[in-house]
Amino acid sequence: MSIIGDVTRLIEARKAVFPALYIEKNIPTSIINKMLSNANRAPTHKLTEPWRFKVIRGDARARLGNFMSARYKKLYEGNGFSERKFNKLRENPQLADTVIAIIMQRDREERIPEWEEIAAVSMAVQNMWLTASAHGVGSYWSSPALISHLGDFFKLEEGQKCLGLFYMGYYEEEIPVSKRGPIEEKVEWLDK
Ligand SMILES: Cc1cc2nc3c(=O)[nH]c(=O)nc-3n(C[C@H](O)[C@H](O)[C@H](O)COP(=O)(O)O)c2cc1C
Repeated sequence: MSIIGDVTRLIEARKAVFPALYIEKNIPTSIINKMLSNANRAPTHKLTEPWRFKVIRGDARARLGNFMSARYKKLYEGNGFSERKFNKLRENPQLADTVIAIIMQRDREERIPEWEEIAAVSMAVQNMWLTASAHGVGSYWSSPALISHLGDFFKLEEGQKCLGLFYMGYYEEEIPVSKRGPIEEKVEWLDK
């Protein structure tokens, strides 16, 4: 298989796999490290390398779930609180083998707009996602409404923003890839 064939196959096979489908099986640290080092190869304007990650494993998963559910309760009790959502926030981190917090570090001198830093972090996440997929590890990017509160849990530094949680776990079920509309409807070629 040519490299382009491999890359296309990898991109086409990538999919979101949710925590409810994860099985109890440890992801080797070597795979997590490969995901992180591939994330680190993402393109970055002015080489600001704005991606930061917190790897949450073991008991830290329960601490994260307890934090998110407690904060959710505090914010929404008597104001649209859902028991189902509360339980999901509490349980999801523990259904995962590993959760990686996706964090953007704004360039200290703000030499480029924030959207470019977010774009670079997103490209780093795609590298992680493809790497996980290549190893048969299920994963997905979660961006709960609580995201702006996660800074309190992670003790974020000046200029850092949490952009979501990357959940990971092995899975056994066959999961079809999701559909996309035709690319032709999204592209205009200008050649005159
Ligand atoms: C920036 C970003 C944030 C996302 N946040 C969520 C989320 O909060 N909840 C969720 O169910 N999926 C989330 N997703 C995953 C999408 O639901 C998923 O990618 C989409 O359904 C397409 O499926 P696929 O990735 O399997 O092709 C997010 C994806 C991206 C890129």
